[in-house]
Amino acid sequence: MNPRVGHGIAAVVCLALILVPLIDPAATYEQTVLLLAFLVAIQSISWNIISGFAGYISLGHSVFLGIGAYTAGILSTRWEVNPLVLAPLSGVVAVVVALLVGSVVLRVKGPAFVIITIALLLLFQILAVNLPGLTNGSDGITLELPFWDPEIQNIPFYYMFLGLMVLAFGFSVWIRRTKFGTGLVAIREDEGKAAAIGIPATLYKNLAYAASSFFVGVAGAVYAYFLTFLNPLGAFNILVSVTVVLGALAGGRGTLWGPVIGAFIVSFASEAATVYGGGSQSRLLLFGLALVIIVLFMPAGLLPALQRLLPKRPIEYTDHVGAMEHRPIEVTTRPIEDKTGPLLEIRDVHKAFGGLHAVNGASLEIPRGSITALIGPNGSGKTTLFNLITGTGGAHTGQIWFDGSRIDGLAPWTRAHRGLGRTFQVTRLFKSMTVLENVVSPLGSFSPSVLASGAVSGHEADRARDLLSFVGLGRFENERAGALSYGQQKLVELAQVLMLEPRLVLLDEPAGGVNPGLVDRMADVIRAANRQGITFLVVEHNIPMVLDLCDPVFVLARGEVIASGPPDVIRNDAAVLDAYLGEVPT
Ligand SMILES: Nc1ncnc2c1ncn2[C@@H]1O[C@H](COP(=O)(O)OP(=O)(O)OP(=O)(O)O)[C@@H](O)[C@H]1O
Repeated sequence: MNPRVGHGIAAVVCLALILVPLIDPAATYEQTVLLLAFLVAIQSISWNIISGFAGYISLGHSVFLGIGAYTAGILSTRWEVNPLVLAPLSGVVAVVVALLVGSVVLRVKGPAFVIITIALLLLFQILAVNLPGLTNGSDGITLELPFWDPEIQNIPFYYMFLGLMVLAFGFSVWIRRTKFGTGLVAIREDEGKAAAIGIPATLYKNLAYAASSFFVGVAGAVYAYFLTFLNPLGAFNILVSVTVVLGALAGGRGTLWGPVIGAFIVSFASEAATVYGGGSQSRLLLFGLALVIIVLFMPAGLLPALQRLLPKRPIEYTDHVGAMEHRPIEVTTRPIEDKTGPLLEIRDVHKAFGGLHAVNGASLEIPRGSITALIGPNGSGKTTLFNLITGTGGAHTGQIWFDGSRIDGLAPWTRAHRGLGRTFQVTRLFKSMTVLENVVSPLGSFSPSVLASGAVSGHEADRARDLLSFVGLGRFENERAGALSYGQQKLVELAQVLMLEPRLVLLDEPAGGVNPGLVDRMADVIRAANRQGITFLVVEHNIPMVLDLCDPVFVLARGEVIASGPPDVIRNDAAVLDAYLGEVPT
């Protein structure tokens, strides 16, 4: 849909929602149904930041509603202040709890994270029951009545929840448009890859969890005042969490509008089930059925399902790549280094998987400014060594030095910030992003200001376009990366890694599965980037290409370097021939 049409519809709906209480101020029931839908929407929108954008599904997210509610409840009775005054503080307390808890629970993902978030909700419920000195235990806390005329009881709450919903939505839209938002989507799609292109995944996830808690905490304070009574079972209620998740899933997890639309659908359906379906127990049945239907028939949610029905611009499926542009394109802005000595040193590195020694005492040095090859039979440990160099391969022994500093032990994104880039054997582009978004997503360095900067804007977008032209794919910038051919994706991944301003690029089988025309293009691109000062380490099975492109060549067999030297020497090395023929070198 045209974004302008979408914004127009949103403005009309918003205006209608503002007018509802003015048209019939006495319609208390309708106002209550709507304000509770706003409350679910605030939570679904917030949940979407950690679970939709970043892909970490929190099934106990209403814990922050309870934390916000209890913060306001406890402090308003002690300090004798209105709970509304404490609402921002409730949001801050939710953020602090999210940061503390997140630093532990975000170390796991998938089902383990889901279970921990449910446990968290139950943990806070138990705490609320068992800390009677603070929370008044199971008896709960009674708050003061609203200070305004009981005649208009719901109307101020209605506008407060509506306002909070609009603010939470604006916040989520803003996040999605920043580099932080793109980084979260990258983490959702492929966390390992995101880390390898310099996105500090741990920080991003923690910030996303904190960001997803703020408005829920604020809403909790307002909700406590609305209810004027709090108890552990009500405040930390798993059913509220399920409603929130169901809303976002139904509407479209990861989209901007999906959680809002879904929250309204689920809230109204829940109310209808309660009124017409024989009481609140029928809600459980309805939620269970809805969850099954969504998972089976609309896993991406309503909005993405509707979007798929809209007519689409045909995608040009072709393996053709444009000519590399003749205008000089600056692949790197780093000056050519005049230092001497190896850029990368691997010293006696060992990595075992159980009893299998995938890398078995490998040592090698990559000269600055070279295009070095690392070849070897299948299973000889080349990719494993790449993983160890870039920090995604887990624990190992031995040392890895980059530009005179030891880097083993550093996080993958820190290594990327130092100038270490890599591509993968099977391309790992973020397939739901456009080609241009993919190329701008790497972070060559990190500072807090990066978080708020626009995802695809300014100088960076220009540079990304230049790099796409450099690999001959400029005209595909607005296509979804997943729609390109495999060989084209390999070239996009190369443009993406060049965006890091790397000093050393590790290429894992750049010619694997690529047609011969593209192989030549790949070699041209590597040579051109190398002339501008970028060092390459290439793993490749296309031996003619390697021997033509690289010098020196290292040969790995059974995790050890069995030969190294210029291509002509390697070509005639008996041990290398033996290794490739499958015999044990003597
Ligand atoms: N995560 C893992 N768990 C267990 N074994 C692994 C793992 N990763 C790699 N291996 C094993 O380690 C050995 C080296 O694998 P690696 O992928 O590094 O080889 P390679 O030289 O890159 O092979 P290819 O040329 O086929 O890509 C293989 O025997 C492989 O099965």
